[in-house]
Amino acid sequence: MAIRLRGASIGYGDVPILRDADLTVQRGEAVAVLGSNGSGKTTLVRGVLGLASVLSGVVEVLGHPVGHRGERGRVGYVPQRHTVSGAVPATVREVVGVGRLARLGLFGRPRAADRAAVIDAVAAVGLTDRLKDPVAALSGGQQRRVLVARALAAEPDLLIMDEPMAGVDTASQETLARVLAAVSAGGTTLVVVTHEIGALSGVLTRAVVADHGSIAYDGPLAGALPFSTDGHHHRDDQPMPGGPGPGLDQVHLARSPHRAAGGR
Ligand SMILES: Nc1ncnc2c1ncn2[C@@H]1O[C@H](COP(=O)(O)OP(=O)(O)OP(=O)(O)O)[C@@H](O)[C@H]1O
Repeated sequence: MAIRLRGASIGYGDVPILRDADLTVQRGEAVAVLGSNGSGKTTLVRGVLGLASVLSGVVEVLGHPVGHRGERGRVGYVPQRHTVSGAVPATVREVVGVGRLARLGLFGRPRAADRAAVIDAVAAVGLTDRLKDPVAALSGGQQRRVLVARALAAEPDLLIMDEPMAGVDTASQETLARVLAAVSAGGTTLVVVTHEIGALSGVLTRAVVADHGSIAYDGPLAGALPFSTDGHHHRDDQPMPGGPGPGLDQVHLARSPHRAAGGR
């Protein structure tokens, strides 16, 4: 099992953001995490990564309680919004090489296989010709691809990405979608927080929709698509129309024109 949440509340300090969540992701699945701004998507994945506090319940990753040493180097993460800092003059190869370090352990020295993994990861995101360039010289979309390559270089069993397509041009989105399809076909579990399912619709098969700190939908991606593709996000302070409840009809992430009338 890649991820298991049982009655998990995850938050910051002692304030829960995601409350009493149950979720199981099997190895090899490719899951989209959807939901409006502030619904708790990032908090969910940060809890799985050990970056937000598990306040109650159980969070297990790759068969271990979150934070266990056994996960080290086996979980890759592409964080939200970040591009690579321009403050440190590092080349594409160096930044991606850092991703491989997680795999080596503290005192491991890179071997030929490690160097090859770095080269392969850069090739996968289509940046071989930029290998020796400073990342600061790349476009925002290319820098996102560098961060994806950094995560891929560790050959993770579980790859978690937060808005990998944000600020990425169409050509780079298609490249990324092909990369993720190949990674998924290789057996890596994918969890992708996204507002833009577009290019990833052929890759991700299951959707988990967060809403006001709960998981409001968990099922086939197609069932959740009307709620994610129109770019409409409700404000946090709006009341729940139709009252509380887990039904998909009550997931008011979007008053979407695409939404099938009466569809459930
Ligand atoms: N480090 C933090 N400390 C305290 N509260 C936080 C922190 N990060 C997020 N929150 C709060 O948690 C709530 C959910 O945020 P989260 O980032 O999980 O939402 P999201 O669904 O990923 O939204 P978005 O689509 O805008 O990224 C928000 O109300 C936010 O203010």
